[in-house]
Amino acid sequence: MYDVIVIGSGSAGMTTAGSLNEAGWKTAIIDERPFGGTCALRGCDPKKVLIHASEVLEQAQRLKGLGLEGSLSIHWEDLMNFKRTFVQEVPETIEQSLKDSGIDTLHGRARFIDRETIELDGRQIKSKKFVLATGASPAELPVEGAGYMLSSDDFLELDHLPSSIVFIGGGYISFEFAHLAKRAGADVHILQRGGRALKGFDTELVEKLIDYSESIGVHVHLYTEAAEIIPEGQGYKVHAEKEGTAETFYGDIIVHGSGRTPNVKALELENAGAAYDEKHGITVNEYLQNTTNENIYAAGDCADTSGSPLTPLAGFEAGYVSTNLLENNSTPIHYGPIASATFTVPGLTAVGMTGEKASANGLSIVTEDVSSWFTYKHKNEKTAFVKLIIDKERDTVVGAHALNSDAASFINYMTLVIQHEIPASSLSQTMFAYPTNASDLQYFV
Ligand SMILES: Cc1cc2nc3c(=O)[nH]c(=O)nc-3n(C[C@H](O)[C@H](O)[C@H](O)COP(=O)(O)OP(=O)(O)OC[C@H]3O[C@@H](n4cnc5c(N)ncnc54)[C@H](O)[C@@H]3O)c2cc1C
Ligand SMILES: NC(=O)c1ccc[n+]([C@@H]2O[C@H](COP(=O)([O-])OP(=O)(O)OC[C@H]3O[C@@H](n4cnc5c(N)ncnc54)[C@H](O)[C@@H]3O)[C@@H](O)[C@H]2O)c1
Repeated sequence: MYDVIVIGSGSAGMTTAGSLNEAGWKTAIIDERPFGGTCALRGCDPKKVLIHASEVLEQAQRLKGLGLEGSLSIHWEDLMNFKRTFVQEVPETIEQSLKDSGIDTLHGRARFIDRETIELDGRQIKSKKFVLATGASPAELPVEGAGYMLSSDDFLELDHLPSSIVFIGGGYISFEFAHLAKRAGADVHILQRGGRALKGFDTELVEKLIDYSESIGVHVHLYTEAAEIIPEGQGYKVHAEKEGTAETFYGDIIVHGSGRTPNVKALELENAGAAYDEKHGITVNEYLQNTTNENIYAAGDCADTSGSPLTPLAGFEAGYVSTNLLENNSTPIHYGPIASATFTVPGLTAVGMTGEKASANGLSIVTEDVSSWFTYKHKNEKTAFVKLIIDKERDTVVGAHALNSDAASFINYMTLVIQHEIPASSLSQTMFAYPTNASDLQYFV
């Protein structure tokens, strides 16, 4: 009998397994895929290696004729090989470090048999507590021929870049991959079923990003819902409906970018009497404890929480799970501001209140096209925006949004400003290094 079995070895699972084991609990961790989870093996990290090449390319192209000459291009196969160097040793390294710390590492797909037993490849294993950290997978789409779509996992393993790609869905995955693929030479189309791409980001800046995407040849089709995918020649035809009119797109490959749903079905949670929802995940209370089986806790993408399905959230929630297991539900979860970045080039980032909500609440919104400011102009950056939302009465920044080449670093320190309620007026009295996007802050407050 284990004290705890953790199912899933991604950011959430690794965090809890490590801390519970350290506290002296007899711990096992299970994964049906190589150890490491989505972020390290099939998400954030490998993706960022690829995207960095397109950032460098874009920066160099902007200065062509302004001091730089010659041409650079992305060599897909070499870039993929470089990416593999970041991924290939991860599972073994992680598994070895878990074993070295005394955690049992088990492989296979776990499913519950009863409230305290799981089955793993025909073997029954009992535990006093369970932590579910099973992540998420591409959502099933009600589209005929959906099986022809490649997943983000497949895209990140493409040995050769096809010449045309249709992305279905207009969220993080499609925008990031489409920007990369376009810069690497593919013809790309994004089909987004409603009028709102990249939901969660500031509407005005999303529109600017779409304009910019179109200007580099990334075709963004709003109000376009995929209905059917059928093989055609070497590739596929996508029949879609755009505001009542039929449209057809062709791609050598069709990539799924239409959202992810929690990995819960295979766990057979009904056998454990544990409440869950197929679309939103494992039902938990403020201690991240299942609402109908007190011995089950959940964190990360598989948990039905108000935290977004992002890596920092998986680790953050896992920390609460460990604390609440060790201290008998001592600490209800509290989320601070959550920074989020779409790694397009330029990047689109957000933290805190959106422009729409700020307008509704009558707060002060400062939006600047900063492309003519020295910080961006010296890089010949033509699309650069910053938006700050300030509660003047309380002298606090409550939201920040950016679309530019430095948007991610900007949003990180704005997250600190918001989380720690640093007075907005003090930003103009802070000696930031010049010329940077931080030294520009004095002009916003
Ligand atoms: C392409 C892509 C890019 C992304 N980029 C970013 C980014 O830039 N920044 C960011 O913050 N987030 C990003 N994300 C999201 C981020 O990867 C996830 O939020 C994060 O990895 C979730 O961690 P997790 O521990 O909850 O789950 P995961 O890391 O998904 O781990 C879950 C593990 O559970 C295993 N598992 C599932 N079911 C079972 C079962 N029944 N039995 C045994 N094992 C099981 C799975 O094999 C998996 O290894 C990206 C996601 C994708 C897909
Ligand atoms: N940079 C990052 O942090 C990052 C990057 C990639 C993925 N992720 C994580 O992975 C999750 C999944 O990413 P994603 O891009 O697949 O999802 P998403 O939720 O960001 O976007 C999905 C989009 O697809 C649209 N859609 C759904 N069905 C459709 C259909 N039939 N036809 C056309 N459009 C359709 C939705 O309206 C939505 O705009 C994200 O929610 C995020 O948590 C994060």
